[in-house]
Amino acid sequence: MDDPRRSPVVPIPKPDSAGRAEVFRALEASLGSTFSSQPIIPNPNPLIIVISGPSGVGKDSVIKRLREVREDLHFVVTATSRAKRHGEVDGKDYFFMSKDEFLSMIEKNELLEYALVYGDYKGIPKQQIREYMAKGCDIVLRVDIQGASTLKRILRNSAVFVFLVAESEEALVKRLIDRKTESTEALLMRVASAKEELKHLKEFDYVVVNKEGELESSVRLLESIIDAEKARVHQRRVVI
Ligand SMILES: Nc1ncnc2c1ncn2[C@@H]1O[C@H](COP(=O)(O)OP(=O)(O)OP(=O)(O)O)[C@@H](O)[C@H]1O
Repeated sequence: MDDPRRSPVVPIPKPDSAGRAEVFRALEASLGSTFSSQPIIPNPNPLIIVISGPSGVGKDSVIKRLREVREDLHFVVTATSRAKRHGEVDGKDYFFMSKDEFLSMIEKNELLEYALVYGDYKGIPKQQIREYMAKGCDIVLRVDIQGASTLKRILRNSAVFVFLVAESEEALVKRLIDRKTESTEALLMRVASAKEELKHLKEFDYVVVNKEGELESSVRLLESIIDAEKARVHQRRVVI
């Protein structure tokens, strides 16, 4: 191609004396090539966003709000072998199945990650992730710290890992007490493990402080993280 700094072979009319189409065509003729209307940058890859943090920090609340404000987001429904509790809906709260069905999924390598929790299996079905990523959706996974560690080993840098914390231990404990869902033993166990869990912070990419009464700011920050990830030059690419 000719050096465009040299005088053009085809005269280029001044934009103030000619129409845009005419100048456009003259620029193309001078360069000897056409300007493509194709996007310069392809659509960003769908993301897997793993959200974790101590019990009671606000994972469910943040995710619920995020789903309301952000489109094209799929929250993965976990599969479990535990019995359905009163009020729970199959396919919404969990995918309920028998232990044999769960073991068959393990055998067929259909789970991204699974764990035996208090005698019941819980796991993340791969098919659901594949299906929604193929539709261009970003995927949100909500896991405990143990689950996040396992996922980090499996997905490495192909997923975005976000750690949710409260502004202080005091705030976290008060939030758990106010929720009134825990027995005193469970409360003690959750509070005790929260201190230990903070040690895993360094395995994550981002930390979001979910301050008392500021759920909206936490969700906004999470949205900014997703937006920034979409603008990465070197996109994360998930293969599962
Ligand atoms: N920013 C906030 N300010 C005040 N209260 C909050 C905030 N975020 C969440 N909460 C409240 O704190 C309690 C715990 O939140 P949530 O159930 O979402 O936590 P979680 O991390 O999903 O807990 P778990 O891991 O035990 O399921 C709930 O009662 C929720 O309404």
